[in-house]
Amino acid sequence: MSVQRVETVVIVGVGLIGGSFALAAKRAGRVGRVIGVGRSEKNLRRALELGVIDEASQDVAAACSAADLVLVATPVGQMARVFDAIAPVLPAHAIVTDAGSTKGDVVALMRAHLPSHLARCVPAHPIAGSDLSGAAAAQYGLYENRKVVITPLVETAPDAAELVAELWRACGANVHQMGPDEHDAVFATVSHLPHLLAFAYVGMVADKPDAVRCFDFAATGFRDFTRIAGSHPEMWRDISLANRDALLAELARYRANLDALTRLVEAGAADELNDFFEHAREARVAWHQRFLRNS
Ligand SMILES: NC(=O)c1ccc[n+]([C@@H]2O[C@H](COP(=O)([O-])OP(=O)(O)OC[C@H]3O[C@@H](n4cnc5c(N)ncnc54)[C@H](O)[C@@H]3O)[C@@H](O)[C@H]2O)c1
Ligand SMILES: O=C(O)C(=O)C[C@]1(C(=O)O)C=C[C@@H](O)C=C1
Repeated sequence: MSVQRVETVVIVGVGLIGGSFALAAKRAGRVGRVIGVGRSEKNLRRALELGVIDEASQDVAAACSAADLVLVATPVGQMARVFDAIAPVLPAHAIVTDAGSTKGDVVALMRAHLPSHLARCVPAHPIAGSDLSGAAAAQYGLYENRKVVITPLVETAPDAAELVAELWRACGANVHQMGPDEHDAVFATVSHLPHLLAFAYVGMVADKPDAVRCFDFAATGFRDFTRIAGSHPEMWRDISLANRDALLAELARYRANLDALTRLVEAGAADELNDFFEHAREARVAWHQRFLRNS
């Protein structure tokens, strides 16, 4: 099924995620003009220079009053105030979607702040990104062969969900549907927990008295384990708060596994240590093969 062109798209938060969507959707010929809304004038100027957006605005309500589709791609902690600001001005037909990394909170915020617009609300999450941020990090191919998870509300009109899905497909992505709770549990395990671990580990190294010496000798293993500790602190603060319960459960599970590993090292249990590493290695190798096949 081919999708119609969306004439006016407003991207609220023109960073890595919103900017990459704008670039890919424009290249696919699926959108007319893109208005970028942001809180940083410098970032909006850069987005204009790079052709990520066609127009810039710092007035979210004014920009959205003429929107056919609004993509909110700010940190999730900003979404309440964005939904609140646009609620009185949204055209009745305008679709509101988002790119937030958590979905239970976004669904609740849509219900609280856009109660008369729920048929046009399509919560979504592209499973692609990086540790870079801002409009300058936006790239055309970010969503090629990546997944996007949509968590429609019961009120979401099928045509609105399908239009958002089609736009993401036009950006190269494969679209999946989940409930918000399942989404948040899965991503607590495979995205949110590893980010917290990377932040905790690098912070621990940085606080050691011999940190400079340690960093001097850190190499590719350190680099591969810690890349994501370079990610945007505000984004990860907001995700940690929004997905608190699922994340606390995963932290507890991880701590128990770390305790088990500690006991094996303390006991000098060579065979058990080997089994422990072999179990994880097999799972990682199998996952990586699947990931490469699908990329
Ligand atoms: N980075 C990733 O890997 C990734 C992947 C998938 C989803 N996400 C989600 O996408 C969203 C955006 O992440 P990103 O990586 O593009 O971040 P980013 O920092 O690159 O971009 C966010 C932009 O939003 C702007 N902004 C913040 N508050 C605003 C407000 N109130 N009004 C207007 N603009 C505002 C910021 O100035 C910034 O330009 C987040 O919700 C994040 O959880 C991120
Ligand atoms: O590649 C990265 O740096 C990412 O952190 C991307 C990543 C992930 O954990 O895989 C981060 C947050 C998201 O919401 C989706 C994708």
